[in-house]
Amino acid sequence: MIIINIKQLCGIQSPDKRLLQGKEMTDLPSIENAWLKVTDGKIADFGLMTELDPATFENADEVIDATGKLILPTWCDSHTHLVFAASREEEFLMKIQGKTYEEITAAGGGILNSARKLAHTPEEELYNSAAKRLNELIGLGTGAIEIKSGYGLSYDAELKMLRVIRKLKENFSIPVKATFLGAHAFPAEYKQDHKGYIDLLITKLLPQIADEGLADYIDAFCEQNYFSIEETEQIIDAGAKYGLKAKIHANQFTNTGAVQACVRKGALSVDHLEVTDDAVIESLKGSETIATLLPSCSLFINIPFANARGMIDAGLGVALASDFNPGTTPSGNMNLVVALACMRMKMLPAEAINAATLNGAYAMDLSSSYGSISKGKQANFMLTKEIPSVTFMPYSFGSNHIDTIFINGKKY
Ligand SMILES: N=CN[C@@H](CCC(=O)O)C(=O)O
Ligand SMILES: [Zn+2]
Repeated sequence: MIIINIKQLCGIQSPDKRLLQGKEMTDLPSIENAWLKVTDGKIADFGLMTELDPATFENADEVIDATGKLILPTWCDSHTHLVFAASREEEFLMKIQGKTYEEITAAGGGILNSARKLAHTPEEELYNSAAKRLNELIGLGTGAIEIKSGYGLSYDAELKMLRVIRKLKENFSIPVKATFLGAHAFPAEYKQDHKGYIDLLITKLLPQIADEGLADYIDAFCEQNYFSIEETEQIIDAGAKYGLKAKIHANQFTNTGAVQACVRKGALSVDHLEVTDDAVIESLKGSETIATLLPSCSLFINIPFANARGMIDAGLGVALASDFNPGTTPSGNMNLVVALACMRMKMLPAEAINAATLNGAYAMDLSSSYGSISKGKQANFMLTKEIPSVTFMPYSFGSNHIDTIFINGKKY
């Protein structure tokens, strides 16, 4: 397949570029009036229309004319809780009436509310609802995704969630990464027995998960009233024994030193970071740990937006992700995430797009094959409708600017 007359081909990187940091993020390398060729599901070549060799058309099954349209890599959403049993709009009403996330949790909402709903939901029903959501997200431009467990919080229900994620991996043509988030909240029966619950996670669940190959990563909600730094470190160490790198919920409500601890432990990512200071930013410098920011969560539960500007200006790379979940972010729309990053975190469109593509791929160990327009990478990209510029996408944030999604070079 060959696409011609592309108004702008955006997000071109050398195939070995894994991560963009600091000033590199302000550049969205692009060519205007371009062509792109796909062979065997991969990006075979691209270039300027003025230099297109007619031989390139030879053997092409299909030629698509993209006059007036742009091409970008698909979004790489590295933080979601896509598998859940039911929505929580009852909490939305409480929030509108002035209750904070903490108050809603104390009143029976929050993570345990989702866990109660999931406990009795059959695996097949969970799969069907998650598959429906994933289909919708791919239509909105998501071409790689991470999905967490964490609404099970028991031996059986955590495994049930992870098996649903495995089935999504098997049945969808985009990469799906699974994260074990048993340490999302302490179930009521373990409220006074943290050690007992952590033992269950480490000595019973993890070996079974490893046995079945159900997880790629391990996560914990490191926060006051959830998992302490010491408990989180224990979870990270236990995951490492089974080859699971850490992606940790850190600094969402308080600045407790969680980020520094995760960096010391070599976590792949620290996610949220709504509450930070200079010491947090300093700790990330020179590390392999990427800060993953979730602006839709800040919008929905009305907490501060992460200091993306401070991080990028300090030379760090940041990723953007949706945090799609029924409690704090009932949206997995990455177009909105990118727009919010521009509107509320002062990220330039180029920075936000890089953060939601190549850097998101880095946060899932996928940036060798996804996240940019590069020769040899998988042909996961979006063709926009006719729009004036790439900046128009976050600017005109309420509309859907996507014409066609290509996954492994095929129209989705
Ligand atoms: N903060 C922890 N976990 C989710 C929200 C969980 C929920 O309320 O269901 C988050 O990333 O925001
Ligand atoms: Zn989350």
